[in-house]
Amino acid sequence: MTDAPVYDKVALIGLGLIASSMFWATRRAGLARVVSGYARSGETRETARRIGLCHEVCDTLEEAVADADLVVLAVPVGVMGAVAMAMAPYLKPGATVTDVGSVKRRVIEDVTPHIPEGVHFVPGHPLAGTEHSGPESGFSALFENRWCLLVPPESTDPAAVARLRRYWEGMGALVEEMDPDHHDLVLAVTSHTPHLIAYTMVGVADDLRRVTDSEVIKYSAAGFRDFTRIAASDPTMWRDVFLTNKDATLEILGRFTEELFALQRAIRTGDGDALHAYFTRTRAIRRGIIEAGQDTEAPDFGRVKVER
Ligand SMILES: NC(=O)c1ccc[n+]([C@@H]2O[C@H](COP(=O)([O-])OP(=O)(O)OC[C@H]3O[C@@H](n4cnc5c(N)ncnc54)[C@H](O)[C@@H]3O)[C@@H](O)[C@H]2O)c1
Ligand SMILES: O=C(O)C(=O)C[C@]1(C(=O)O)C=C[C@@H](O)C=C1
Repeated sequence: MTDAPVYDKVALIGLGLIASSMFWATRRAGLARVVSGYARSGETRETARRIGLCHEVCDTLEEAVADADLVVLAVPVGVMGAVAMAMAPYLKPGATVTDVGSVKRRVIEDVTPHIPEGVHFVPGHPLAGTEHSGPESGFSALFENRWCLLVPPESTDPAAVARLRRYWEGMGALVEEMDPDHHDLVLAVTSHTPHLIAYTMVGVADDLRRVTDSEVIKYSAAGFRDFTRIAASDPTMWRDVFLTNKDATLEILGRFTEELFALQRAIRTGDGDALHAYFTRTRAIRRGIIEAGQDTEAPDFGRVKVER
């Protein structure tokens, strides 16, 4: 428990992985007196009630956001604008609206026009997730030691940003502010393109499976299994990510394809030196990350000799 709640009432809109994790983390740390929740589908609301997700599960957006000091949009990026428009008339003056979408420029463009005068909009993005989705997939430790990027426009009230920062820190996250375009480019490199590569690789293996029976899956090594985990991520969420972060993803994909062609050529021409030099460079990058202590998830294998 923290000393005092950061917000009196928090409203979570869209009760999936991120919102449900936020509820459990908020409750664990006592960051809000009451958390309301709204989901579009009756089935999701029913599940939420059954598992005790949120202090109150509301059947309408109006009820959920009424009197809320913080409203969190935790729906797929493609519907953020429509949801913001629908809830706008019911927002409390002085409230803060935030979102957790994986793409920032487009969310800002879609949501900002619907934010009433006197309500603060502080877009955000926790860099934490799993391949699971829905109200039963959340857990309170999801954000611990993970970055949460806030991308407030310059004119945003600093007090609203500072309060949201305290909220995320209360859930265990490390918070940093970033420009939205920079955010979208960085995430295209670190998250969006890697997901596309995983989807593609699993698709290729699936095609092959028809040829080799079930061998591809049966003998899959750890690296490929990680690909299948990532490729199991929610199709709606990821469709929206690629449609709304189009330019940055295409830019990174273009560079990726160029490098892939260079490696393909090295393999075809038997250029072992080129392959070795490339892999030496990438290994040094990984080791640099570990030595700088920047990989919060990695075990100490890189730095410490493991006892057998
Ligand atoms: N999954 C991750 O790894 C991850 C990580 C960080 C941020 N995000 C972002 O968080 C947001 C939510 O992702 P999630 O993983 O919690 O998804 P999820 O699929 O688990 O949950 C999304 C919820 O939104 C609901 N929803 C969809 N359309 C709606 C609408 N029009 N009105 C109301 N509710 C609607 C769905 O029914 C579902 O309950 C997305 O914008 C995503 O980009 C996801
Ligand atoms: O760990 C995973 O499964 C994730 O894909 C999480 C992940 C990521 O790419 O790191 C996915 C999307 C987000 O917007 C943030 C985090």
